[in-house]
Amino acid sequence: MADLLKIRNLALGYPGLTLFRGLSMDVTQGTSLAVLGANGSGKSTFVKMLLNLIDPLAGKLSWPNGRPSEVGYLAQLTEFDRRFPLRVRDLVAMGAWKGFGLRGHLSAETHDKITSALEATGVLEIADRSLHTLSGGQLQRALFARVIMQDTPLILLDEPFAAVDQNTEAHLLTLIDRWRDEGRAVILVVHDLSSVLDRCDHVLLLGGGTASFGPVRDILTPERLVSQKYLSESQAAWMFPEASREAAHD
Ligand SMILES: Nc1ncnc2c1ncn2[C@@H]1O[C@H](COP(=O)(O)OP(=O)(O)OP(=O)(O)O)[C@@H](O)[C@H]1O
Repeated sequence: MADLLKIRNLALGYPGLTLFRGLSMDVTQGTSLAVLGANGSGKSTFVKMLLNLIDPLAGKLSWPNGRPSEVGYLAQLTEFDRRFPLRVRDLVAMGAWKGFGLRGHLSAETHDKITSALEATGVLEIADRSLHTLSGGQLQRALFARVIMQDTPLILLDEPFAAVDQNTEAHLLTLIDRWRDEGRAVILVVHDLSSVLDRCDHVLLLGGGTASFGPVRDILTPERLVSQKYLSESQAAWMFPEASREAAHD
């Protein structure tokens, strides 16, 4: 699979605040990347850069196939105002603005795609409900359906499982697998050391003034999680008891 995005020698931050420097990594089609870090480590800043909302302090981003005209983006659920007077079906249709005709009409093909997206995310039966009547999990499913309609090569999900139950998480993870199989690149911001990380190909760990990128098992070592201020020494000893026993033997 080809590289969608190449990042070289990146420094990210704000005037007077460098979050990290020296990050080089590739985002490849058909892979998933988790972005993990403690509060304030720069996860949202990294997302904003990918959305072209802020510039890097230094370094270069290059898009070998051209910058996608649109990025499939799912903001944190808490940022979504569900009082907006919309039905589930309308929210999902908003992802298909490219399929709107000159007079704002949807083609029959786009209608079919909306139905498939509602079905794939498990919200077809509640397609005519207003957003304000939905649970957090139902709303997140509808927002995933909107991302399906956006049909983009790069998908950015900001803490997609923060407010959903285990069943919904398991269902939505199968959609992420599907996007990966379709050759899209999926980037997920995650807050916890959860099993979601096992489903990702790579992780970008931010914190302690550093950014580490690589395969999940290589990066998420107790030593690195401590040095990058994600865990304290005692949290790491509790979460990785075997590693701390081995260290005591050495
Ligand atoms: N516009 C801004 N100007 C200056 N500093 C900022 C700005 N936005 C964020 N910051 C600072 O940059 C740092 C990283 O913020 P960011 O929101 O990217 O972290 P995060 O990892 O997403 O945190 P959280 O997990 O709490 O959402 C923080 O110290 C924050 O205060």
